[in-house]
This record gives sequence, structure tokens and C-alpha cells, in this order.
Amino acid sequence: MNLLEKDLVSVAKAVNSCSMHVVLLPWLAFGHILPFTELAKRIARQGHRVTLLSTPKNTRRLIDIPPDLAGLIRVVDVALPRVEHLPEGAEASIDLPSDDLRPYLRLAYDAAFARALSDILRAPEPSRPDWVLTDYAAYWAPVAAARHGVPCAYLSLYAAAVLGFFGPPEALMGRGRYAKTAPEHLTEVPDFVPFPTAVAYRGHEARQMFKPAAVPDVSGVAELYRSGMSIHGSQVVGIRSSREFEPEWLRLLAELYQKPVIPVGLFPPPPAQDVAGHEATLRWLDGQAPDSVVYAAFGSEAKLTSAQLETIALGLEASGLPFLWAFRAPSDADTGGEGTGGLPTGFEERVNGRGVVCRGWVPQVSFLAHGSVGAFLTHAGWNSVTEGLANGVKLVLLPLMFDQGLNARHLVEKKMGVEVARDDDDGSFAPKDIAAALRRVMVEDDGDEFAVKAKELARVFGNDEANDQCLRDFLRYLSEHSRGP
Ligand SMILES: O=c1ccn([C@@H]2O[C@H](COP(=O)(O)OP(=O)(O)O[C@H]3O[C@H](CO)[C@@H](O)[C@H](O)[C@H]3O)[C@@H](O)[C@H]2O)c(=O)[nH]1
Repeated sequence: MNLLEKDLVSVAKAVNSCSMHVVLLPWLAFGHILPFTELAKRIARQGHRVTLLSTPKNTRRLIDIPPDLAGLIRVVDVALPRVEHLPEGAEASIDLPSDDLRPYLRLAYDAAFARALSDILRAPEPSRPDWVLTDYAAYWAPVAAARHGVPCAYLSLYAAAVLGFFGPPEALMGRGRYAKTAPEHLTEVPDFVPFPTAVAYRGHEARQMFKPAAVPDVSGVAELYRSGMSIHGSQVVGIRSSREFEPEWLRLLAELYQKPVIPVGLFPPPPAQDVAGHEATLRWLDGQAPDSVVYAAFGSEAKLTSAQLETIALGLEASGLPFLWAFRAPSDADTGGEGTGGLPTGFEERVNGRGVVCRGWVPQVSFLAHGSVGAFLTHAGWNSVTEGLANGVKLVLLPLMFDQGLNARHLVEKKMGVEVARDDDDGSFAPKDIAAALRRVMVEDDGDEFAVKAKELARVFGNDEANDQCLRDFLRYLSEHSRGP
């Protein structure tokens, strides 16, 4: 018995024998590891054992298991192999200087994590898992699990509307009449959607998604194909969503997939316990009027250019509103581009007192939960949206990549946010567009329409009991369909 197996056995003995053992397999991106970790804690609080796989560096910087759950959650650190062209020390997409390098990270992930999962699946009773819960990237997980008689569930960190738009799993794998093989397939609502909706990509977003890759996909398996394979091979699909938010899309997904589709709740994380280094910012927020501040942040994956960041800076300035900006350096800063560092000359002096620019990682949820923050200028990454909704702030949407355009259309359709106006051809936006969208929700909010809606949404999406009930329903399904003894 190796060390890992011994550990798993001791964890297993420590807990109730009726509980399940669930293996969680997040992709190597902050926006995936963070929600999977939150889910691990919530599953453990329901009395189940969890094995969460990540890499040593990601565990150190992101995964914080409270002592009361340490006996139920086992974090397994999987070292990535050396892969040519993968920068030294890169263990998540945030570490890659360019998106073109993602295939190298996928290649390393596939090699190391498929082997680690096999080791875990081979563990003797009582450590053998009852379920594998996989993210989109581990397309090999359902087959590996089935080989050991263990069922696999797909956990979608995307909303049901996003998956629904892409159609059945075969379409994600590039097969059948709904396969999206050209930009124009992304700009129209597909005819299998039986209700009116505006959920579709814009032309500039679709063209960006079909931009030829600068390097071939050395991992051999594209991102959409991975999702399709993972969904196809899974017995059940859990969605980070709720029935209140998108019942119509959840129903459609169950039809498209011909398998159970269960919302697992939005599971918004609580504010950080440790805000060391951010005390001054929190004090500044304490001094602002309730609901008056715009919090601006664009997640961990999108790499904005210095020109885009300058436009955002000028937009925040032109809005005349107090703001707090989680600023990440521009993608062209160290590549010999015309980069200015992303901030216009004299910007910080001009907005001094009214605006705060935070560099580096910030405790986003603690900021969103602060009573002074009234709006969130966001790229519409699904974590950020759920955190904003749960904390009752108004959403101003500036989508940049992936699911974000669809999220933005969906939220606007449900009157849960306002999208920044863009040039339809190239997707560019001007400072006045940012300022106008911010002022629309913060200053020109007739009858407090957006404010009232935001608080109402917080009662639904921030309701821990409702979120946990969704998770319990999902876990009950897993428990009733667990592998036999
Ligand atoms: O300084 C920071 C920056 C981010 N975060 C957190 O990091 C997460 C970021 O997630 P998200 O807002 O979803 O953005 P991305 O990291 O860009 O997320 C990726 O993953 C999401 C879930 O699959 C997708 O919806 C996005 O489109 C994709 O870019 C959130 O929990 C934030 O609270 C911090 O705590 N501090």
C-alpha cells in the first residue's frame, strides 16, 4: 500500500460509513480550482469524504481547508511533468504569458492527472471512490472511472444557458447538424431552443473564437470536444445554477443530454477570513457611502491589452463615481508592445481619493460583500457573476472571452445587468460607453429598478440554505446511484 492509499484509508475510517467518497477533478485555472474547493467544503459539510486533485503550487496558493473539515477533505498534489514550451513553474492558466500556451498545460495535465486518478480508482476498500465529479478538461475521466466500476458526474461551472446554446454533447464534439464549425453558427439562437431568447454570441466574439491558433493543439483534444466527451460519458450533469435563475434552460439541457441535469446551487464563497495587506482598502471602503462604489475586476484568465485597460481607466474616471479596481497588468506590457502599463498618464493622481487601484490578487468576495460597493464592472466570468448576485450588487457587463458573452446576454435578458455598448464589428468600446453603463445603474436608475432587483437577487442567490438544498438534492441522486458494494 503506498502513502496515498494509507492516508485515504485512515480518512475513510474516521468517518461515517454511510457517507460517500467523491473525487473532484478541477481544471488548472483559478476560476475552476476556487469553485471546486468551495464545493468540496460544502460536500464535506454534508458528511461526505472528498478527494480534491490539484498541483502543489495551486494547493499552496488557493486551497485552504478549515481544520474542522481536514478529516473529510484530502487534497492530493499531482506534480506536472516537464513539457517543452510550458513555462517553468506554470501550474494554472494564470501563469501562462499567452493563451496560445494553453495546449501545453493541457498536455501536462492529461499525462499527470489521468495517472493520479487511476491510482485513486485502484485504491482498495474503503477508500475506493463512489463517484468521480469532473470538470470539462478531464475528458478521459468517465472512461477511466467506468473501467473501475465507478460512476462519473460532470460538474458544469458554466450556466445551463451556455451549455444549452451549444446543444447536445455530439455538437460539442463537432458532430451532427448542430456542430458549431463556423462563426455564423455562434451568432444565431439554434432552432432546438424552444423559447425566445437573446442568448447568442456577437459577431466579434464569434470571430475571435474561430481565430486560428498560433500553435497547434499539442494536447490533441480541443476544449469544446473535452466538454462534449465528459458530458457524454457521465451518468448525471450537475450545473452551478439554480431553478429560480434558469428553469427553461435546465429543462432543455435534460432533453438535449437525455440524462439527469441537476442544479447544484450557486455556492458563492464566503468573504475571505484573511484580508492581510488589504486593510487600507477596506478602511477606504468603510469611509464611502452605502452602495456608492463601483468595484471593477476582470477575473483571472482574460488578458487585457494596455489600450483596453486605458479605456477602462478613462471610463471609470469619466463616470465621476467612486471606484475600486482590481488591476492586472496588461498582456502586452512585457512583450515589446506599445504598452503604457495600462493606466493613462496622471490617472492615479487625478482620481486620488475617489478611486483606488489595487494591484495583485485581492479578496474579491470581501470587497463585493462590503456595504459600500453598489455595482460591479465585470467580465461576466461565472464565478464573478455568482459572487456579485449573491452580494446584491448591480452588474455592469464587459464580456471578454469563453462563456462570458452568453452570460452577459442572458443576464441582460433577465434584467439582471446592463452590458457596455460595443462596436459590433471589432468589439471595441470607448470610455464614454463604460461611463454611460455605470451611470445608468448608479445614477439614472429610475425608481431604483436595478437597486431593488439586485437586493431581491441577493435574497435568492445568497441564500445559503437554498443553495445547500440544491446540493443535497444532487448528492441524494449520487447516493442513490452509487456504485454497489
Ligand atoms: O484578484 C482576484 C481575482 C479573482 N478572484 C477570484 O477568482 C475568481 C475568478 O473567476 P471568474 O470571475 O469566473 O473569472 P475567470 O477566472 O476568468 O474564470 C474562468 O472560469 C469561469 C468558470 O468556468 C468562466 O465563467 C470564465 O469565463 C473563465 O474565464 C472569482 O472567484 C474571484 O472572486 C479573486 O479572489 N481575486
